[in-house]
Amino acid sequence: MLRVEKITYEVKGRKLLKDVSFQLRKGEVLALLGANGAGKSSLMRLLCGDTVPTEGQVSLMGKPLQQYSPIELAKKRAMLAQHNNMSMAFKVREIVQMGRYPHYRSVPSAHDHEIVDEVMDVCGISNFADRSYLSLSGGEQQRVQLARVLVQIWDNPDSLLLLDEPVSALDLQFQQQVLALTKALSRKGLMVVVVLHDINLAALYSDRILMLKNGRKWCEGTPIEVMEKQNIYTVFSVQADVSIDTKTLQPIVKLEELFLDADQFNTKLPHTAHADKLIDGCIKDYKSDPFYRMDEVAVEMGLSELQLLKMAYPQQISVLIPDFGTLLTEFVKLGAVYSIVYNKVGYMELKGMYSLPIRDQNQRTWIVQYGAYRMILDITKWKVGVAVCNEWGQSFQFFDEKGALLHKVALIEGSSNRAEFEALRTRYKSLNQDMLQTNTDSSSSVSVPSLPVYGNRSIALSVWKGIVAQSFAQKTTASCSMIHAEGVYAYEGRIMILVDQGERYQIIYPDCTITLDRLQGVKIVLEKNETDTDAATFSLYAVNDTVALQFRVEKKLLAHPVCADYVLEAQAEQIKNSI
Ligand SMILES: Nc1ncnc2c1ncn2[C@@H]1O[C@H](COP(=O)(O)OP(=O)(O)OP(=O)(O)O)[C@@H](O)[C@H]1O
Repeated sequence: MLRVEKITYEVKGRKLLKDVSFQLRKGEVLALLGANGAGKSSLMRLLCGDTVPTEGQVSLMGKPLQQYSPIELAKKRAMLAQHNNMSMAFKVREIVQMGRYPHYRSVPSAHDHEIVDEVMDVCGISNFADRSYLSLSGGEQQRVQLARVLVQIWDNPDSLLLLDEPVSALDLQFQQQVLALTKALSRKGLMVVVVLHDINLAALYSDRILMLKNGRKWCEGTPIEVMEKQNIYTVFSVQADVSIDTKTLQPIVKLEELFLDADQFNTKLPHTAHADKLIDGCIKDYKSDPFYRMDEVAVEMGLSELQLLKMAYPQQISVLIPDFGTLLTEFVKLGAVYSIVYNKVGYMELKGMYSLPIRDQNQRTWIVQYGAYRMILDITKWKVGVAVCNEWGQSFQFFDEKGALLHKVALIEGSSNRAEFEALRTRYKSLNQDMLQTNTDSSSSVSVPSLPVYGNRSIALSVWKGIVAQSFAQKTTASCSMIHAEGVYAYEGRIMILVDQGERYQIIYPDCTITLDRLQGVKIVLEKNETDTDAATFSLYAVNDTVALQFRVEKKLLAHPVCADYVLEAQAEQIKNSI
């Protein structure tokens, strides 16, 4: 065991490390994370015994490092330093062999040669064993240095392996290879401490993570315990989103893009209007990236979605006369079309034909039925309607008084009646094309009182995904309702395909695709439905506590052992949260 007790390390009156304690057991990998200058390399040198703490103690296998003789220590611990400068033209094999020096007096044994060969092979450097080290690329040199360190403790299962940024120069394949190798060695008994800057690699390959901030231990625990937005912000001063990979159940950190305006720090380059550049950039991204959401770009730019559409496609949109009730009855002529609704967690695309709409009993909403799905539309909320013909195709789009998109009807190449679209576009084109002045505050939403949620959103999300997956696997009927400011889109059927890309989750029915690409921060509630004894409802709440999607499954599905486990887990979370 490695035991670090209250170590402080001071250089020229400055404390580089302050009161750091932790332990490492045999078979464990500990990743050391922290900003530049946090003290990681200083700590590694203390763990290695190269430097001695000003206060506190480091002991290995119950014995303080200072009590080991240099040769004894060299057989028990090996360290790959962050920088390994070498100016002499040694051959690769000679350098690797240096790692065995503590094990022989003048001539290496057959056993030493065997280890050198084996490690060079594992590190992928056998091919250039006889080349000069100085002729190697940065990544190749780093692997040679790693091999030198590994041969030192290769045959000692009680040893400590210290790696300070071992993958900083490696390509993706070798980053994986080297970290997988160290993890595999730890499973044979070695203790490994590894300094990494890639937090996602740390999550994948370490058992525990210790984060340092300004020479102090900020936090320590399993990846899932410590990799939280708050810790990452405190330690690295960056905004990041943390989600849980549903396959590995390990956290994944996604950084938010940092935008810098060159006008703010470089006066030597000619000045360009920052706002114009930003808008141009956003519009370009929006036009080229199918996953870019118009509402998000609009918020970024302080515009409404309608204003953004007008700026992006000034020539390609025409404002419609606001007789939307009549226009809705005409959509039946368009043939098969996509009907698309967006909300805060994703969007739903239904493929079908609009029926002639009927009014509900209280005359407030229109119900449009087609096959298995039903749209309940409150078209009194449609304030501005436009016809759009751009590179994405042809569509009718309807916006609320704040310029937020409520409803979109898009033509399907080859299936929709394009001539009828053109006819409607011309017939309903307004004489006044200046109706696009809308309020930019597009925060319209359906608010509901806050409900109990699971303590851990990531667990709730994986429970919910598990149940959706079971519904798919068991081929049971599941209904999905997308709730939006405009009304409700409901679809019922059997899931045909599930696409789980973590952040982006798609439930694909025969005529309907629900894409959830804004799952960050959603709350998930399992609701008891007193009136419906056959079904259970899972509600997804967007971050602003508005219900965004409801997923109903047959109760018999929940009795399936896998789902029952999920539900128990979910309820346990809920109880934990309410205590
Ligand atoms: N011998 C020294 N004398 C004075 N200051 C030192 C000495 N060694 C390190 N420092 C300072 O101590 C701090 C911690 O350095 P250290 O190399 O441990 O950081 P680190 O966390 O490994 O950083 P990086 O991620 O940049 O490698 C830094 O501010 C560094 O400048």
